[in-house]
Amino acid sequence: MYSEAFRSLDVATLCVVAVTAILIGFVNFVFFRNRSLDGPLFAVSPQSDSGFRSVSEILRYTYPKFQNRIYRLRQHYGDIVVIPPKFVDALQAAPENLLSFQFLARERFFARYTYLVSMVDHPDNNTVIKSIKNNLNKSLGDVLPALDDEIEHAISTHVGDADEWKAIFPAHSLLPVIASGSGRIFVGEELNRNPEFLDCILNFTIDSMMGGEKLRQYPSFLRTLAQWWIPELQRSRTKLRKMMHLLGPIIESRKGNDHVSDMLTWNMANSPRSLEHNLKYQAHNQLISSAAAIHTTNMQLSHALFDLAAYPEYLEPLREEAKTVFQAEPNGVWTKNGMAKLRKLDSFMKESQRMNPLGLLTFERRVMNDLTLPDGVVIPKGYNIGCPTSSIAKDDTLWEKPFEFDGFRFERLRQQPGHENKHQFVTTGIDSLYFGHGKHACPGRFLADAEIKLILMNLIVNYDVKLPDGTSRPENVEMNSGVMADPTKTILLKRRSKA
Ligand code: HEM
Repeated sequence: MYSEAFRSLDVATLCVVAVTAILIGFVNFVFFRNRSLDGPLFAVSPQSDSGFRSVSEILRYTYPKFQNRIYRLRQHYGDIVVIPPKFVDALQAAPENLLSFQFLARERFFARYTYLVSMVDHPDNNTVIKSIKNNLNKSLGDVLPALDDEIEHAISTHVGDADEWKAIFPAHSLLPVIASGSGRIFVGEELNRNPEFLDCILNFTIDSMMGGEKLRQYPSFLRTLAQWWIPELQRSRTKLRKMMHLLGPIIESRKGNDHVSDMLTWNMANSPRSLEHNLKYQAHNQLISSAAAIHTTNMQLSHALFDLAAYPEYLEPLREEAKTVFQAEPNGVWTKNGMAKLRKLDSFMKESQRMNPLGLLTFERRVMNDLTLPDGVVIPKGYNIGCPTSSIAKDDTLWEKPFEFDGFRFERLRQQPGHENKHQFVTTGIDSLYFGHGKHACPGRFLADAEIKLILMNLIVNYDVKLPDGTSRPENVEMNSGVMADPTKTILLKRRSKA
């Protein structure tokens, strides 16, 4: 039918239609997609001698100058409109049709091809977030003993004996420990101890992220095709199939039987009804949870371990605190109340995060409709915004001696009347954007907090920790706006004799 209609049109008419279509596309692109925005543009240009070589260099330069106005920062993922921190409170509860975290994440990580963000574009599609907020976070106290048990098992498997000083790479050696802890919460003990499951939750993220970076090199119209020949993306598809295979029998056995407390059960209960038993959807939920949970937590833990080894004077007070608080635990297992008393450890972790935030920029969102900032400036639809987290962390109007590592800084701040519950590792605010802030603030930070504390305590109580002789705290490795603990550097551990 369509070909007959086309045959009846003459060539001249077709040309007019084609030119008009191209013009509409052009007008759309120029006037709607990238409507201009006042404000200077700073770009990373590593090749130029006079330019900025990194995002952090730009932020160091711009932060003092742009306390009250926006600017654009051009980096690997495209342009970000950097907003002053003072606007964050006004924007933190903005609805999804104005500022979208999901949209930005889907686009940045090519979610259609990498499966890194939820595949189902459905208003009810926040299954994983619901499970974390409504189930996991409320039952964290109940799952602590299992988490502790899994972490102890994983540390003895992956760190093992160290009767003499033993070198470990924080960024690698503890990754399976974090993965095992998270996996225990995701699917329970049996499947979590299956090496194929561990392989899926650990390596899906790496394959998908690396595959996404390869995909970025292709023009957008070729990506649908290119996904099929990029080996990393083939591997992430295989992992999705493997996860389906592993979960199949468990989902079958849980139909109508929801007494097991883990993410799988919660995800099934929180799914749109039509997807409750959909194997692909549930397998994918496991993979996106692990993508959000494992490498982030591992990286923050790695930073803390480098700090622990670099500042060994903190070991003894932290050891003392862990022992004293644990001795007061009623049944010899960690409780939520007990964990909340670890104020020195909490402070040490927060200081390590302040010195080494995983993201130079966070609170990143896509502007879905023209956004009017509190100062009246309008950011047109289609731009991305973000906040300079790492600069806020070193702002000397907020923090005393901000470039010095002061492990008990936040413990002291919490001693001020009225501040007892502030300044915690999990606290977010405009002076603490490491987990974002507001509506999309990381819901998994309470699990990350518990995992890092349990692992650090295990290591602090059972091992001595130091840097290799003659070395100092390794410099961080910056990749675009991410801050990694150097994966090529080690710390040394030695098992302490049992007192
Ligand atoms: C130290 C470890 C972690 C760090 C530094 C971290 C950081 C972040 C950040 C910066 C965001 C964006 C928040 C915003 O822009 O307002 C985020 C979102 C998120 N995180 Fe985490 N995260 C960590 C661990 C985890 C864990 C363990 C889980 C899962 C159990 C998790 C699940 C999520 C999810 C589901 C979101 C999306 C929230 C939404 O769309 O509303 N994260 N995280």
